[in-house]
Amino acid sequence: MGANVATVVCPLGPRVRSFVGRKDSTTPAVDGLLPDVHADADSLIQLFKDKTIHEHGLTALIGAHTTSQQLFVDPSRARDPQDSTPGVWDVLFYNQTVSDNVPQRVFKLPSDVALAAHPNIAPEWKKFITDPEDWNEDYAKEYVRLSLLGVDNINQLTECTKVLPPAIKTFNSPDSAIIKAWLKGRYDVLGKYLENGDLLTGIFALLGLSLN
Ligand code: HEM
Ligand SMILES: [Ca+2]
Repeated sequence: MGANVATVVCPLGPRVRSFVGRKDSTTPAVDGLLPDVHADADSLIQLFKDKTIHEHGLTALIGAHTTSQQLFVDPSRARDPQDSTPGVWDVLFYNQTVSDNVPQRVFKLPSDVALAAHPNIAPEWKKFITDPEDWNEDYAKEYVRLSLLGVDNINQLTECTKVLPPAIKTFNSPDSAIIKAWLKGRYDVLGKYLENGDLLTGIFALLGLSLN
């Protein structure tokens, strides 16, 4: 539910059908189960297929990296984003992952690059670049599947989609000039504020910085 609220309050993010009542475990998951960022596309595809998520669904889900800012793949570039707009749920991630011309700070995950080039993924990937509505719809459908994997008490869940906040369907960033400068590699300190969703124009002034 928390993830679905976060998705819909992200500008341009979809409303995802949300079910509550899953029995959570008090035992933490064992380490090492997350997909490997250096794995080849075939093994990543198989990993998701084994969990009923096929190429089309994986292509849609991986678009969540439109909002991510890596920390651990290259710690020397902590908080570098996977597209130029980590605060916005747009299709720029699909475009920039396959583009040779991206701002310095955009950090392409090797797994995303590998998946985008896979013959069973590439056509879908290209379609999402030009069709944000199609992507949002496919993402929302596939996320329901992802979110219910391994849930034993599936028939005891309650649908709570209607309590989600409304979707934000248009967005103009008041911070775009500052973000543009940050993407060129300047103002390292701003990465963490961007990650927090802070208004950078205000932070910028508070830190005594100026655009020049
Ligand atoms: C092939 C499968 C995937 C791989 C290899 C992968 C890899 C990664 C990596 C390496 C990071 C950055 C971690 C760090 O250094 O901080 C990341 C972040 C993230 N990924 Fe994925 N990912 C995959 C699939 C997904 C899927 C299916 C979703 C959601 C539907 C997703 C959502 C996210 C989000 C939201 C973040 C940001 C997390 C944060 O900032 O705390 N990823 N992913
Ligand atoms: Ca984005």
